[in-house]
Amino acid sequence: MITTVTLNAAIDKTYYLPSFPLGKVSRVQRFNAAPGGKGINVAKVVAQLGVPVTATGFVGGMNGEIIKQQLTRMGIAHDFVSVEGESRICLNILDEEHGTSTELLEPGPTVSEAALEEMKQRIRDLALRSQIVCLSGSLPAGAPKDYYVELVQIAKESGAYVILDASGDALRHGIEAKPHMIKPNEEEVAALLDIEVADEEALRNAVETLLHKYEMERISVSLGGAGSLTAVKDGCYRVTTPKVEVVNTVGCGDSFVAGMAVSLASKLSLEDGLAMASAAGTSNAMTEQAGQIDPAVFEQLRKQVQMVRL
Ligand SMILES: Nc1ncnc2c1ncn2[C@@H]1O[C@H](COP(=O)(O)OP(=O)(O)OP(=O)(O)O)[C@@H](O)[C@H]1O
Ligand SMILES: O=P(O)(O)OC[C@@]1(O)O[C@H](CO)[C@@H](O)[C@@H]1O
Repeated sequence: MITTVTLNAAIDKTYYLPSFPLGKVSRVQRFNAAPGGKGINVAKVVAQLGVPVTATGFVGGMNGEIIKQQLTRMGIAHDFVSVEGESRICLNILDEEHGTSTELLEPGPTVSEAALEEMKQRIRDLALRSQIVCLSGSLPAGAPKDYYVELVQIAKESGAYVILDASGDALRHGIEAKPHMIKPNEEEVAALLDIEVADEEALRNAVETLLHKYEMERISVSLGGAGSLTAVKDGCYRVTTPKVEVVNTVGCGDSFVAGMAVSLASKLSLEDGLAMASAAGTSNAMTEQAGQIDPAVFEQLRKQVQMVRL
């Protein structure tokens, strides 16, 4: 089983507008809403790839109830810790004329000390039954900056392979607990080492430095439409993705993580894992909702992914 952890779960709303003029009234003709937040997106894609998954995290209020109901309807097992307050709405406004995506992310509820403790126990229990634990997304208000350190340690002690996909301070602290894998973007790598990353060679050096410094097994730096760079102990892989018609790129990173988690749970080779992760990310870019792939497109893309060992 794979467990995904979303400490700041959300309802992801996407508005499709012919154009999005600032300071004007726009009537929204077409939109969709789905349970989201990074870990929940990972869970949705893992489920679409046919591997058992349980989604945990904090949820609150009516939005929390909707998140749970919708996951149940999708056939995704969940085991959330309920908190006071209302789970957030994350709004993505797609402006078709300019091809832009504007995201507005609410802060979400403040979690109590008791809820933070309950979550540790929940993760301990789930990790004991999981091959992989994916910890994804921002920390909620109320959580200490180093909360991921404790969660990574707990999941590792329970014997799970731990993937951490976070940014800023949450990632900076979280890697101190040496997760098995992280999936930063280029900016996050630069921020972690407090350097400028001028080109791909500099990126590769930076990623290898991080891998050794924090004794990680795998770092995949996702590069949007340009693909990804993955470092493991004995080498580096540069993966490029085919050119596709992009609809919505929100959730591509989560889909990439889902593909990687499924490949690890299925004990696939690194090369097959990279193809699976990339194809999941690209397939997500071609669909309207975050954390959604088309299985037929995914299978086709998987065969088209190109990679070179550096
Ligand atoms: N425009 C695109 N065209 C093709 N594939 C894409 C595109 N954008 C993303 N992908 C695929 O998805 C993977 C992850 O994407 P990206 O680098 O955008 O993640 P991210 O920034 O973490 O996204 P998010 O935080 O929204 O989940 C890429 O490595 C690539 O395989
Ligand atoms: O605020 P966080 O937790 O960092 O990110 C939240 C979020 O932007 O990430 C997902 C895309 O990766 C969206 O589903 C969601 O709204």
